[in-house]
Amino acid sequence: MEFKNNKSDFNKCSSGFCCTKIENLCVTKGNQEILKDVNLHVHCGELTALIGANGAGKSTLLKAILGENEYSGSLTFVDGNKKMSRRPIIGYVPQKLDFDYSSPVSVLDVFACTQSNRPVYFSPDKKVKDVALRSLRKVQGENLINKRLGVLSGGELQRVLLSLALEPIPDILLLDEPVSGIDQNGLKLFYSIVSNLRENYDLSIILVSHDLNVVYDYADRVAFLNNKTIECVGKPEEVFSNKSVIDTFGLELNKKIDKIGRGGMR
Ligand SMILES: Nc1ncnc2c1ncn2[C@@H]1O[C@H](COP(=O)(O)OP(=O)(O)OP(=O)(O)O)[C@@H](O)[C@H]1O
Repeated sequence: MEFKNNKSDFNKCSSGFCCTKIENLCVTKGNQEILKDVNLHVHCGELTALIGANGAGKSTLLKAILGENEYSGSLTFVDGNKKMSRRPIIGYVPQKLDFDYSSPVSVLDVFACTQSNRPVYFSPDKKVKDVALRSLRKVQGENLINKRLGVLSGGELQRVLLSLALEPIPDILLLDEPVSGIDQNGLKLFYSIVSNLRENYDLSIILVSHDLNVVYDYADRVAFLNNKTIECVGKPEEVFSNKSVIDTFGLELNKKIDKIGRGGMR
């Protein structure tokens, strides 16, 4: 397990290929310091779950990565193969989308808006439709292309948002509580798709979730945000055994540890 500000791992990317490096990231709002010296490497082909108490700063960190929050420090995508660094291409799936459920806008219309400057009231050209179908196929959602957004189930809508986040394939995919309030089948389908995408496209993924079962089942690594910074990073079973993590999540985590067996599992 890596501990706070441990930089021993900093020049080492997964398999030597690529990763997104967050280094000494700080966010201040007004005169309130919200994040301080956040250091985290998100490796390609890995899902890193970001956990922390309410108000710990998880959304603030995602918004900083998205460029919506001003920050100091650096955010770099390092391609070990090409021996180059640049700003990462970011895909983002929010917790929910606020829109008018009676709107006539279809899934294809949303793709048309994001893929072309042509007004949506003209039929989208074939190229846009091909991109939409290709992207929806990745989330088992080809059948949704002509549906109105307002008639989609919660799980279908989140898969559509995931497909939009995959066009183009990002260097880093941010998932902010992407399936909260969605039934177990929808949740399992969503995360099995995410797991496959991670492998097939060698994606770096950051998942914010309060659901420790999801974190345990799907995360390769867990980063615990506490006291404005990343306090520890490691495999789920390592982080779940950390005293500070147990103090934060208490009973919920103890139940989880009892279920999976104390002292190392998987
Ligand atoms: N615009 C803002 N101005 C001042 N303080 C803010 C602002 N936005 C967020 N904060 C504060 O920053 C802290 C972190 O908030 P944030 O929403 O990032 O936490 P979180 O870990 O995502 O919480 P939750 O799990 O409840 O969603 C909170 O104390 C919040 O009140």
